[in-house]
Amino acid sequence: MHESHQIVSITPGGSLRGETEVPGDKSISHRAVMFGALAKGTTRVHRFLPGQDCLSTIDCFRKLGVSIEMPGPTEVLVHGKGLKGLQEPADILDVGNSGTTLRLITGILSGQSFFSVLTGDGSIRRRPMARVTKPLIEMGAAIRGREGANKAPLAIYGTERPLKAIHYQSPVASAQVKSAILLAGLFADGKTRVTEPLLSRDHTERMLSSFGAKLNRLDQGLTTEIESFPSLNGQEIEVPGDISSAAFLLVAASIVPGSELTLRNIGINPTRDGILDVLREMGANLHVENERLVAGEPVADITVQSASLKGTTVGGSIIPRLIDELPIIAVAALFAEGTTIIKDAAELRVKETDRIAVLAEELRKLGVTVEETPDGMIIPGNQQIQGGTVDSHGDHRIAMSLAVAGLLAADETVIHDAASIDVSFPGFAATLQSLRN
Ligand SMILES: O=C(O)C1=C[C@@H](OP(=O)(O)O)[C@@H](O)[C@H](O)C1
Ligand SMILES: C=C(OP(=O)(O)O)C(=O)O
Repeated sequence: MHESHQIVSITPGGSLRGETEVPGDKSISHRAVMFGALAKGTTRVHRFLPGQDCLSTIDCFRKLGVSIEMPGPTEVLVHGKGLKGLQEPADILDVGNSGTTLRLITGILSGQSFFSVLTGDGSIRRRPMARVTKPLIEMGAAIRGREGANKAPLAIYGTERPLKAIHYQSPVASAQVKSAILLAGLFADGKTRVTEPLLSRDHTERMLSSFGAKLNRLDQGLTTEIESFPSLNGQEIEVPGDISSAAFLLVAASIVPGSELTLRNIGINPTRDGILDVLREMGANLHVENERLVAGEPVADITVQSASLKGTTVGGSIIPRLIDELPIIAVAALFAEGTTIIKDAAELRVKETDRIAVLAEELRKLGVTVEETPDGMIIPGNQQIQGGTVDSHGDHRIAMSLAVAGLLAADETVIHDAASIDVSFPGFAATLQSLRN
């Protein structure tokens, strides 16, 4: 295997054995910087994910006047400015490839008195933003953008008055939407509420509470209420390993015969661990041990041994619990006995790429059959991958999914545009290589 800036090539053969950690959780790393910036005092973040997306968050908050140090590659010190301490940026804020940065920061900036402009890369400028700008405008934010504030660049005019507290019924189960509204709610004139149709990841709720925000979670967590203008205080945050990154190794070890891997310190927040349920349902050999709570997030060590998998159906309320893992689940399905159906996952079409179309297109180039549906895929099992040349379309999760598929190909698999892997899992190719025998 060889990793250059743009190309990863995978030579099939061997098994995966050993023990490793994976980089820190992306969702939690973003939030640690954002909430640290809004708190009084210093927030220390350990095992921060130094991936491109989280570095974009740091860059944006530095431009908003926050001093952020990185004393080590995964150690971050955020010198918070307090709820009212952000400053008007002298330039456009560039979120790069990060939807989480753009949507959450739009919530925060809606409550400021100054002007700001947000943009990002080509992929970000195609992603739908009305899902956050519409409710934020309802709260009194002045936001303009392309296609009626649905596409970045977005300009946020700022307001001297507090925002209007609303109860927003979100049509989509999205932690980014929920978080943007809760963050705007910090700057509102009363209690802001968000209700979502299905439970999405709850890192914002957990971490904001630990900073001192007053949150109430109702209807089994589907509704969250936040009080405005709390006093937030800097925290010490230990970021768990990202289960979305671990997922690539869990699937790789499950499908490559003779493998056994132990992944230490992985976040298993119940709003994120749908991949474990699906792999178990498919017959994977997983052991979750040493469960503990670290900085308000459940963490464990996971051991996986290869197993013969069987096809399954993935849909309904589990989808938000594994939304970013669906591409790698589709790869696992190729090697399972029987057909796998992924449904209720139309959200995949508005991620970094249209992950349904792109994955189906690229997997076909490797010689397999995958049927696209409007909201998912139908994947026949027991397929033989040929190998060949594929393209990630600049999407980190597609790049890593194709790399894992290549482990069981007949020939070499070459993945172009693979630098995107650094968005969420810097060192992925080296980690995979170090585990191969
Ligand atoms: O809040 C977050 O940190 C994220 C939420 C999810 O997006 P949606 O909120 O759009 O579902 C997920 O796909 C993304 O990788 C990270
Ligand atoms: C969808 C993702 O991230 P974001 O929305 O933050 O770009 C992802 O990491 O798979």
